Amino acid sequence: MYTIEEMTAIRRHLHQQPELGFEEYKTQRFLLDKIGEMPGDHLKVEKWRTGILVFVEGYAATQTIGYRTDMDGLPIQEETGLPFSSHHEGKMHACGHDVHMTIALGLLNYYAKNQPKDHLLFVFQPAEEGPGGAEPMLESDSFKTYQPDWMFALHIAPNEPVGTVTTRKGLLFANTSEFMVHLRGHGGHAAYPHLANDMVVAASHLVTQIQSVVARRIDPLDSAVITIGKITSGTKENIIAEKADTEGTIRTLSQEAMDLVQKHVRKICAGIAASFDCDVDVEWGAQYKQVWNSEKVTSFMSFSEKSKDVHFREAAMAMTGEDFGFFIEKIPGFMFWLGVDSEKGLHDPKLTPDEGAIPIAVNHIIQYLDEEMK
Ligand SMILES: CC(=O)N[C@@H](CCC[C@H](N)C(=O)O)C(=O)O
Repeated sequence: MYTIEEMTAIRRHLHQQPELGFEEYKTQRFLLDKIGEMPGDHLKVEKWRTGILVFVEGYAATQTIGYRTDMDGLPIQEETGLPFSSHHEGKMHACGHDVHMTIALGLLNYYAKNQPKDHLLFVFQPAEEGPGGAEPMLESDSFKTYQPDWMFALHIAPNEPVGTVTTRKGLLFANTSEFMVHLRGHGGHAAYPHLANDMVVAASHLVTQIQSVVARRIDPLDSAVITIGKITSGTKENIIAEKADTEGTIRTLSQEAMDLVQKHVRKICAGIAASFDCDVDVEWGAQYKQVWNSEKVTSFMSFSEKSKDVHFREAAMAMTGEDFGFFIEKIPGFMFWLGVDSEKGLHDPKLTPDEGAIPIAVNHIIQYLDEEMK
């Protein structure tokens, strides 16, 4: 078992070198080096793009259990002021994947030294934040070779105290759909708006109108979110912008609601094109399947409820997305939240997860797997 100091050093090293989806080269190298230091007698290690699969052979296996961590960081400039802040300008592990990877390495290190009864598959998956590594990984021959019988994963919960574990049966995380809208008019002089076609004004109307979809098209007893996270337009205060590009994400609790929201986004874009006499093109990006915890979660919930080492609470549904949903659409499994007690939340430049959660998670998962492998 890694010591707390070793796990802290691993987490801090990973924290300093965040990489975006499918660019996790240094991360992969570091993880492979760490895995290379472990006894390798019952391990099979395989690279998949910028990810890694590690099969741990059980000594009397009747099942294969999968454990997945994500690997990528986000395009955020860190503002924590921590001495081990990101070395990569404009990139940060602001969603806790550094903590997730450390926990996975801690578990793998334990099972490399203590051969498990059943087979284990450690899935180090790239590109969770986008464009999505889970779906192509699941379809890969490498993954199919070791196909687990069931799988699980965790996500840090900044709003929960350290030592807390939460999850629920059924829907845990939402369906997601990235969308990009490209508006094209024509530019001109700020003093002659009637001779130009201003895409800053068109994009502003688009953003405002899109908010009405949730307010006026979704059953108030259902739920949906549309967030436009990025708008790019214009060059200078006195030049009318000829183009605007927006990037957003839709979150819903069902595929039906997603289809409905997408239909109305398309209609609003067509309306903007007509009323502003411009070209409006909608491009759909990554679409993640909801995270639907299978019956398998019940054994984890009852184990956690009885545990003296963690405090278990039933989770509420969340509008976060997770491409782990692709895995557990095909393979029974579940996700759970791990309390890390950070004043600032996920995707915040000041997120500071408490590292004390790392050994708690490693110990809890080992104890749970011991039960499941009896
Ligand atoms: C846990 C978490 O924060 N996940 C991300 C997943 C992103 C999905 C995709 N890039 C999108 O924006 O729709 C999240 O933002 O919830």
